[in-house]
Amino acid sequence: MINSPTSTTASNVDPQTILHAQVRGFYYGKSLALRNIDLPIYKNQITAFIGPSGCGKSTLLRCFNRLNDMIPETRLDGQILFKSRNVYHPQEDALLLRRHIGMVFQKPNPFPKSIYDNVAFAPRIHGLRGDLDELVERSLRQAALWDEVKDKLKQNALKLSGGQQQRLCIARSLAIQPEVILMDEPCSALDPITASQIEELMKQLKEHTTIIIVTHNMQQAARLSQMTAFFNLEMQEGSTTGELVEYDHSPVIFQQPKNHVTQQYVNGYFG
Ligand SMILES: Nc1ncnc2c1ncn2[C@@H]1O[C@H](COP(=O)(O)OP(=O)(O)OP(=O)(O)O)[C@@H](O)[C@H]1O
Repeated sequence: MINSPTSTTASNVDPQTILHAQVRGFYYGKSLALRNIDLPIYKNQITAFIGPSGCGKSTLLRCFNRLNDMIPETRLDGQILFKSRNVYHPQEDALLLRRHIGMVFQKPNPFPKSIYDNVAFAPRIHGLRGDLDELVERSLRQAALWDEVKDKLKQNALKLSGGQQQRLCIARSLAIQPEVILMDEPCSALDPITASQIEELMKQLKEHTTIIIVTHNMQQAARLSQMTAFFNLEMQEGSTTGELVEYDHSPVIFQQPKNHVTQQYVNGYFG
């Protein structure tokens, strides 16, 4: 465990820790984007990451399934444990890891293929056996999209509305039955009605999936999540670095945070 004065690990939880970020530093080139993070993520809960722009929420999110590997000259000093295994160990397979830890982005990014082929894409790549039709239907049902698309599965996914595309992307990530889904502002490009559909969906998914969501919407974080991590920017040798300020049950963070900066942020008095 990293002994960090700025990290506050939640107490009074019956934790089944599925992921654990133990990050001394995360670098883009020479620039230190994150430091001193000690953050366990609990199974079958929704954990929200909140904090001002640039404090490293998305960076940390991308550490969990090593998506930062795609960005040149990035470096993690520390470890990310997934079910007690360090996913950054040189012998760990990042592609296999992403089968267990999926990702949904802010902007829906369906492939320019049919609805069916979007959902079937990852199972085919991973050589999953079984009835593909049944898997596609189940994934689309779980993503609350089946009824709207069941008669046009061969239609190009790019013809769907933004909200439908986002649910398709969720169905696509569900098709390989990930244990964790990372969501980077999944509702911010959607209208309020569609956003609330996605929120409902997340509540259902939590029954069998662990979700981490980055959001700038405090009401959404408070409504949805069981745990919330608040990050902030600290000045460090003339540049800013993201740090974990407070991590606790969401009602504590939103109603009685221990740190006055958290209080200012969640109440909108933050400049
Ligand atoms: N691909 C990249 N290359 C270099 N620096 C990056 C890259 N992505 C992010 N950064 C830097 O890392 C820091 C953290 O960025 P990050 O996007 O993780 O923050 P964030 O809290 O998610 O911000 P936002 O809420 O605006 O999305 C910022 O200083 C940012 O400029």
